[in-house]
Amino acid sequence: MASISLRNACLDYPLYGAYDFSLKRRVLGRLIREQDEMRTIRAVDDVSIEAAAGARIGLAGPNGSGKSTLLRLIAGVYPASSGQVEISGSVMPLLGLNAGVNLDFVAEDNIALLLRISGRKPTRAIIDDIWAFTELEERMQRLPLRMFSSGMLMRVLFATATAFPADILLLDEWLSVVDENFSAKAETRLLKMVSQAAIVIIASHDQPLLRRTCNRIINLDHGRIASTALVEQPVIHPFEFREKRA
Ligand SMILES: Nc1ncnc2c1ncn2[C@@H]1O[C@H](COP(=O)(O)OP(=O)(O)OP(=O)(O)O)[C@@H](O)[C@H]1O
Repeated sequence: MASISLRNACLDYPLYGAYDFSLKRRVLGRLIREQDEMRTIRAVDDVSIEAAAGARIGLAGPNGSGKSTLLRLIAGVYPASSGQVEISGSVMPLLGLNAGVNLDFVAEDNIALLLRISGRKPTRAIIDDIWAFTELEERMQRLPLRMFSSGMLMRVLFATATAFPADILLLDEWLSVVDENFSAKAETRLLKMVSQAAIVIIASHDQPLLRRTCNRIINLDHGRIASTALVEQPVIHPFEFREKRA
């Protein structure tokens, strides 16, 4: 049974240079009277969330309020700095272009890697199926992802991430660079995944979108839960994520 339980979860990011213990840094640090202590920023602050099957949760809040970080915490990308995070069920995070890929590896190796991370065996047939969905040229499978445009990279990541259903689906605003043709196809595939997932969490600045698609909206502010609103009857369809296009 899919479930999410966060109890008083906090996540601190180390600030730039916090792990730089070089001589140059130490000397410069003394000159500018830098403190020796670890400098961090608390991006998720004392957050408690319980979610069971059927939960459709929207994360709202201003820039920097911690929406993406909270999704990464739930996805297991980062461990909690304190508090408890307990997740049951398979998690599919659709978080962004830099999540979990190595740009120096060729496309098919990245696909294989992503499949392994999500517990699937990357067979030739599965990789070919995923590639067919991208509609990219066959030869590009053997090129490093560094050579892909952001739209092409998005196609590869999306096709891989949505190849199998998941119990828990985490969506950050991220489909903005996919072109019109692919977007319609992506929407159909994503809608199917959303309807199959037991728990869906969507981070968005689009309040009407969240009210249409979610039954609970959590407003974050400076990493803390500022308020939680229950939505009476969300209209799950249409899931208009294309509104987020740049
Ligand atoms: N890799 C990082 N290293 C250090 N600080 C970070 C990092 N990523 C985010 N932050 C900081 O953590 C806080 C929360 O950022 P986060 O990206 O989670 O907010 P957000 O609500 O998703 O913002 P937006 O709406 O702009 O996408 C911000 O203060 C941000 O500057």
